[in-house]
Amino acid sequence: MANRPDNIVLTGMPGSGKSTVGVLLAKRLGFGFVDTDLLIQQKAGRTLQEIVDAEGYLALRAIEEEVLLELAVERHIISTGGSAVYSQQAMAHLKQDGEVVFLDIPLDEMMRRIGDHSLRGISRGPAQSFTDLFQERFALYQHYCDVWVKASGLNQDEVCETVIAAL
Ligand SMILES: Nc1ncnc2c1ncn2[C@@H]1O[C@H](COP(=O)(O)OP(=O)(O)O)[C@@H](O)[C@H]1O
Ligand SMILES: O=C(O)C1=C[C@@H](OP(=O)(O)O)[C@@H](O)[C@H](O)C1
Ligand SMILES: [Mg+2]
Repeated sequence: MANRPDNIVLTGMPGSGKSTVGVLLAKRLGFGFVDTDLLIQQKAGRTLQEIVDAEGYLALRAIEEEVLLELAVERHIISTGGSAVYSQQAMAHLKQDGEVVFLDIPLDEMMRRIGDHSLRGISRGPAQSFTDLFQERFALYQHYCDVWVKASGLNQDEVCETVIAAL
C-alpha cells in the first residue's frame, strides 16, 4: 500500500460500478470513501433528479463542478458521477492528488444497469440520445484516465481486484 496514490478517482458511464466498487476498494485498501453524488445532494438539499427536473442538466453539472473543486481528501476512493468529466478544471483538480481510473462498460451493459433512467438524474440534453451520450463520454473518460479497466463481464469483486492490480 506504500506506493498507492493519495486518492483513487473512479470515472465511467452511469452504471459502470463507480459507487459500489468504490466502497469495496476503500475497504480492501484501508482508504476512506466519498461519493461525490452524495456531496452534491447535500450541498443542494435535494436529489440529483430533483436538481435536473427543477433547474436542468447544466445546473447539475455546475454544482458538480463546484463540489469537485472543493474536494480536499487524502487516501480516499473518490467515486465521481458519470458527468464529472465535463469539467476540465475539476478533472485537473482531481488528478493533482489522484490516479484516475476509467471503469469501461459497453453501451448495452450501461442501459441494462441503469434501468429506469428517468429516476437517475442523468446529465444530458433533452434531445441527446444515449448512443450519442455514450460516444461523447467515452472520449472524455479515455482522455482523463491514468488506468483503463475493461469492466464488462466482471463481477464487482473482480473489478475491485483488477483496479488494484492495475495501480
Ligand atoms: N461488476 C458488476 N456486475 C454487475 N452489476 C454491477 C457491477 N457493478 C455494479 N453493478 C450494478 O450496476 C448498478 C450501478 O452500479 P453503481 O455502482 O451505482 O454505478 P455508478 O456509480 O457507476 O453509476 C447497480 O445496480 C450495481 O449493483
Ligand atoms: O452520468 C451522469 O450524467 C450522471 C451520473 C450520476 O452518477 P453515477 O454515474 O454514479 O450514476 C450522477 O452524477 C448524476 O445523476 C449524473
Ligand atoms: Mg455512482
